[in-house]
Amino acid sequence: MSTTKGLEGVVATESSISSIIDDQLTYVGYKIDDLAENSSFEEVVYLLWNKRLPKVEELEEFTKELVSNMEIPNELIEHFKSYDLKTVHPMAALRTAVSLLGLFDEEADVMTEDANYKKAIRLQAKISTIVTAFARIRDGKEPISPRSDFSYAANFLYMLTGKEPKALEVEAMNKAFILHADHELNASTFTSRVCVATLSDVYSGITAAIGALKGPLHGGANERVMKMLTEIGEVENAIPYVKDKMANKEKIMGMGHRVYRTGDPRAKHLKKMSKELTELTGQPKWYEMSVKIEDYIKAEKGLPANVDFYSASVYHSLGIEHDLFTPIFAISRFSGWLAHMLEQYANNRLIRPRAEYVGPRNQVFVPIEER
Ligand SMILES: CC(=O)SCCNC(=O)CCNC(=O)[C@H](O)C(C)(C)COP(=O)(O)OP(=O)(O)OC[C@H]1O[C@@H](n2cnc3c(N)ncnc32)[C@H](O)[C@@H]1OP(=O)(O)O
Ligand SMILES: O=C([O-])CC(=O)C(=O)O
Repeated sequence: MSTTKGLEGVVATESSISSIIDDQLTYVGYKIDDLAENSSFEEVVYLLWNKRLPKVEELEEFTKELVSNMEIPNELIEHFKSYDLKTVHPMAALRTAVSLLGLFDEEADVMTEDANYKKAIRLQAKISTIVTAFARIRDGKEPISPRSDFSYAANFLYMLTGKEPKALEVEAMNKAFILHADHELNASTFTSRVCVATLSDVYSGITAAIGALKGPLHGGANERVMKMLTEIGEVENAIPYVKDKMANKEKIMGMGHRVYRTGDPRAKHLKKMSKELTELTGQPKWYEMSVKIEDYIKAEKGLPANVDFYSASVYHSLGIEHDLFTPIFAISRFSGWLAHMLEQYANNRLIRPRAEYVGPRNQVFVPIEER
């Protein structure tokens, strides 16, 4: 048997949801650039789950379905109010809340294609409400109900802040959601597929995936990018800071990628938004120091900025608390996880690889009192 550390380069499944070929990302064959510039998050979710773009009436119907399923059970709100939210990381709270949500879904274990699709709608609808309810309750405020006349992105910002969001803010959020929606067989998506390949339910798959996304080598990097920028403080400190980290063999968050070599095609969109939003908010330094770091790491290590790098200064400019950055990633990636779980159910086989045993052999058991 031969092993590949971290399964690098191993092709573990077939999929027709998203592809990364020659550093280009597509969703169901549509270029990410076209979708980011011209589409809505709702349309992209439809695309990922149905593997085709919707017609006008289909998108209207789908959008209505999403909004009408956004309310969350009161028990979940009471659950958030029952402990000190300031002492927990939002991703941990989210992991538990989504698992709890499954207990209120009578169809959680109904495995028909139709039931799973309906659960996907319910989960995608409610995740944005869960994250915003958590954030508001943590700040001592009451959760806000979604508005049926708002898009998914607008509702997220509205439920978070209680204010009607500006067009530019909605555009940025919509684009960020589209860009994070799916990414082939990344660690959290693989986790979700492994989970439901045992024919477990989608709530289990999503809960497992949230756990995988939380880590700093994956979705957890975006929050840490902002921590790094905050520590750097001013543009002139950026290079000395990064040099120091590199000298200590520490990784620079938001840089590098397992698959991309020349660059992450999502990063340029977030970079553009970061420039616009940081200028608009009178804080161009976050963008400027990010560019310095990106250029330095590219020149020194040949590593590209990934999707987490510029999303940090985008979300910061939208006034979002830093520890909500990864939950925002999760809101978007729910759509990809759900698409992959639906695909897995449709053509399932248990995922069970092998491990090469490298431990001791032929040991003689010694009773405990003689050791
Ligand atoms: C949405 C996402 O999940 S995108 C990824 C988000 N994660 C991050 O931004 C965390 C920072 N980046 C990383 O840790 C890595 O680049 C990963 C985990 C994303 C992918 O890396 P892998 O393919 O596993 O590469 P690995 O970690 O083995 O690194 C290979 C080499 O590049 C270096 N390297 C990789 N990323 C970085 C980085 N961000 N900063 C500095 N050096 C890095 C490693 O130190 C290693 O160098 P060496 O060969 O001299 O020892
Ligand atoms: O694909 C990966 O390994 C990580 C990533 O960029 C993502 O999940 O968006």
